[in-house]
Amino acid sequence: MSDSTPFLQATALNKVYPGKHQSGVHNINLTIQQGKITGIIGESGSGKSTLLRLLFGLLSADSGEVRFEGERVWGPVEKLIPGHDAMKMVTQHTDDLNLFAKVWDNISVLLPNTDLKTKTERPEQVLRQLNMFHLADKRVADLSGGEKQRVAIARSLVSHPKVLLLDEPFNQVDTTFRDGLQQDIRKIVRETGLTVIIVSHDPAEVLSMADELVVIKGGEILETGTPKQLYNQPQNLYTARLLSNCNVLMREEARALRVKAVKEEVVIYPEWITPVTTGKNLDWAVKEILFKGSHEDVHLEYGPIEIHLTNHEPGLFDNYSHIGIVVTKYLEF
Ligand SMILES: Nc1ncnc2c1ncn2[C@@H]1O[C@H](COP(=O)(O)OP(=O)(O)OP(=O)(O)O)[C@@H](O)[C@H]1O
Repeated sequence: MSDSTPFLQATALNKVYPGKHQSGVHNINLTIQQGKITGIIGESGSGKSTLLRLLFGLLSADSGEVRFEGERVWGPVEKLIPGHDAMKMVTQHTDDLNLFAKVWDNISVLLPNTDLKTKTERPEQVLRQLNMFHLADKRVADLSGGEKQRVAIARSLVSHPKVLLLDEPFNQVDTTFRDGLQQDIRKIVRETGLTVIIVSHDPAEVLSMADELVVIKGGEILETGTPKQLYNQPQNLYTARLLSNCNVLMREEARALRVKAVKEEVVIYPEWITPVTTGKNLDWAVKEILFKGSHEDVHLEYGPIEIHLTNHEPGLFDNYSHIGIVVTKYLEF
């Protein structure tokens, strides 16, 4: 592979499932950067898993191609055993774990008996990387869902893959556990140069984890960028909606918030609206306050217009009171 060869690249990739017109993916052109975490996001049915499976060689494309380090990745139509040797995939299902064996054995079983040094050292290394060496002697059946998911990831990493593909891997895992696992994966990426591709429809997951995001809609790539770029300056309403539980108003409605937009639709993230409790123009009725610990999600009403904002000073005002608002930023589409 020369220096200019793309690491993992999809070119003009098409896949339509038999009998389904709009399904699958269409004309995907994508380059995955080595040593980075790429997040693929999109609404349900947008083609995220299909793309991941095509990149891995679990599916054969109708046309177009995937190349890994310059070599063609073949799908099941061309290759007897689907999947690529240098890649590993983890999904939310941890079915291939042996529940009645110890964590250690679930991992070491994947290493050849011909190299006993590696067989004894590598499982420990991987378990330590994932902060679970203390669980080595436990039976998998006795672990929590999140811990089982860690074992699945440890198994996928034991053979030093170059690419780790994660398909909604944290769905079954609670938030605290998820944050820890995300941090550990980021650390492994930094330390080992592993390339990770993660599919998700959870914005919190991809925004904090990915270096690069790919937004998919209806089987096509809509836009790409860093999480910060796509969050702050999305080129499409679809992207804004995916990444934020945002307020979407028509231009005329936005005037009630003193926003003078030119384009038809206006997007205002809840944190771009500041509540005001003194002065004139306390026009907005507080309909509901949802306490979120560090902040409140406040639902407001002004005539037929409903919005919600993030209040970082819980207790500043009560339900059914009237407040004013200041919009600090908005997007137009
Ligand atoms: N094996 C299959 N046979 C027929 N149609 C399929 C198959 N797998 C996926 N599809 C269809 O292809 C489209 C894309 O599906 P895909 O699973 O890739 O989307 P996704 O974005 O991963 O969705 P989700 O977030 O719900 O998992 C959908 O319309 C889906 O119904």
